[in-house]
Amino acid sequence: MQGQVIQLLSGYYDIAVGDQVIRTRAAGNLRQKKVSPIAGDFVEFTPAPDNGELGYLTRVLPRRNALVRPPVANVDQAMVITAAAEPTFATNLLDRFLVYLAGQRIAGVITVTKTDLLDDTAFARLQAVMNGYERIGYQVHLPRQPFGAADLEALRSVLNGRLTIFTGQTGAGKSTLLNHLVPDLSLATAAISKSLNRGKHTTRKTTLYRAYGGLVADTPGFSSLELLDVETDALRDRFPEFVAVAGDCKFRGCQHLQEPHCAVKAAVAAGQIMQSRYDNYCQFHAELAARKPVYDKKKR
Ligand SMILES: Nc1nc2c(ncn2[C@@H]2O[C@H](COP(=O)(O)OP(=O)(O)OP(=O)(O)O)[C@@H](O)[C@H]2O)c(=O)[nH]1
Ligand SMILES: [Zn+2]
Repeated sequence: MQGQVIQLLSGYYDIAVGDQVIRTRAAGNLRQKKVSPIAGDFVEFTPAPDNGELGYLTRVLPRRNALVRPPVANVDQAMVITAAAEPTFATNLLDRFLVYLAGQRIAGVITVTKTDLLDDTAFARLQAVMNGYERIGYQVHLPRQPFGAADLEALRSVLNGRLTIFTGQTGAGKSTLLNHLVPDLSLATAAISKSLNRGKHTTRKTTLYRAYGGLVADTPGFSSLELLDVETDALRDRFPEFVAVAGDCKFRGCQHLQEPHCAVKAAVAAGQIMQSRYDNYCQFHAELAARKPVYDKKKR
């Protein structure tokens, strides 16, 4: 049988199959292969025999992606929680998150919080910026807070059929939004923490919760330190709107920096590519170039 690991507890693997959750243990040969299943893994398992023993997880299927912190595999999308204010909105940090997600092949769903802190002028300005991200192809949610029922409905429908992580800058409002969207989640998390306190040797890893037809990871994502995890020359591939026009650059391998007849720079000049995206690209490129020796050492 096949299913998806939603929780790891002291050597047990809880596997979701349809509406059921089946507890298994790792088969002996799986341990020899040194494959450690993590939450989100699609796996094969032998169901429990009738004698009350547990079934065995026998094989981890190939992963589409795997995050280290939190340890989750096969993530479909990340809600990139972005504050409209407090902390001040900056495309620089948003673009860093999007660069990271593109590398992991995780769709970014930009979700703006704290819009109640903006006056109408500032809100309209932010809307214009977000229209730009929509044109690139990102899904954007920019509700005028406080949330209306329709806003919550739209956000919840994003979860359907997907494995979603919540990420964003510290203080952006991840926990607040998550609790709002999935009220059961905080309850479930509290219940698990309480039951685990009884067993001393219990280690708790990431748990996935079912919510609105999908799975949600309970731990928020990575730190901004590890967001630029890309080789300098490959950074351009993480800007989809650059890739879309780069075929028209004069030079193959154009980095869209000093090269003449660059289609990306032309698109920026024509207002088709956001100036802020291009500026952030140049800044990230410079940052990566400056730390290149470290990367080279790591590769060898
Ligand atoms: N005005 C306003 N404040 C908000 C909103 N959402 C969250 N906050 C406040 O912003 C602060 C941070 O919110 P959290 O939900 O803890 O943010 P977080 O992203 O989970 O923060 P970390 O746990 O540090 O990663 C809290 O004081 C919240 O009350 C919002 O929509 N409007
Ligand atoms: Zn170019």
